[in-house]
Amino acid sequence: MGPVFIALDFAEAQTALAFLDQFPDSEPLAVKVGMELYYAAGPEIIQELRRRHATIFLDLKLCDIPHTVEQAAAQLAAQEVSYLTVMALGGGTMIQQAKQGLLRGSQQVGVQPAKLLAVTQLTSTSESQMNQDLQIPGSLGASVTHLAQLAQTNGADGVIASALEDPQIHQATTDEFLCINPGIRRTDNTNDDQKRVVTPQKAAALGSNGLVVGRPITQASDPVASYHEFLKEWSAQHE
Ligand SMILES: O=c1ccn([C@@H]2O[C@H](COP(=O)(O)O)[C@@H](O)[C@H]2O)c(=O)[nH]1
Repeated sequence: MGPVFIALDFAEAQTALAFLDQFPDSEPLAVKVGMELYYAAGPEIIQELRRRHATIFLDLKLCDIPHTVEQAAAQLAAQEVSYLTVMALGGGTMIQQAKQGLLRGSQQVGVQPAKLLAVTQLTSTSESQMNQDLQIPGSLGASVTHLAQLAQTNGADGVIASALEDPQIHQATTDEFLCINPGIRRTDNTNDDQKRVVTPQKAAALGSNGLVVGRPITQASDPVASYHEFLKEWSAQHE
């Protein structure tokens, strides 16, 4: 069964760590650090999360010219995270160089390289937005599948997509290629700005390799209980 990453979308390290303090030390946590927390707290937050033995997903969605992304990935490799994201829309060469940077940087400091995940179409994007705003014609599913194949061909270990697209991604890629899914909501949660939303149980049935959940846990009145509800629904399908 894959991880349920808690998206630590907080404005300060102190708030993120106080949030984590609510969980028992014995609970193995997988956490996602995104732009908000990383830009506020810097690499020190990663060190602190490693000290707490969390599995760390650094979601910086790198997207720039291939050389810049390669150099950035080489720098980030030293932080010894388990997963790192790039935007698939940056193109095949950029993904390939991100992977090279990760491998080079990891080798230089003697750590295990992070798995490289390519974000396909953001889960906050609908098909009509993709067609109109991004001027990408056709179905959203076809675009996601194309980007997943592009990502795999160029060395990514998996993609970020809505779980709705997992069956077609798995069909178009090899068995070990990962589908990690944000846009996860239980039936009583609000969707917020997410458009392609799936419950934990349905995500598992669709072949998800891991979930990302933020606000339904971080903004819940009882975050620990909310996290356990997500875990329960996610694991029920795996039994
Ligand atoms: O397509 C994507 C890519 C990344 N995300 C990130 O996941 C979390 C989801 O948070 P919620 O509060 O559960 O909506 C957030 O950090 C996003 O940056 C995504 O939602 N969709």
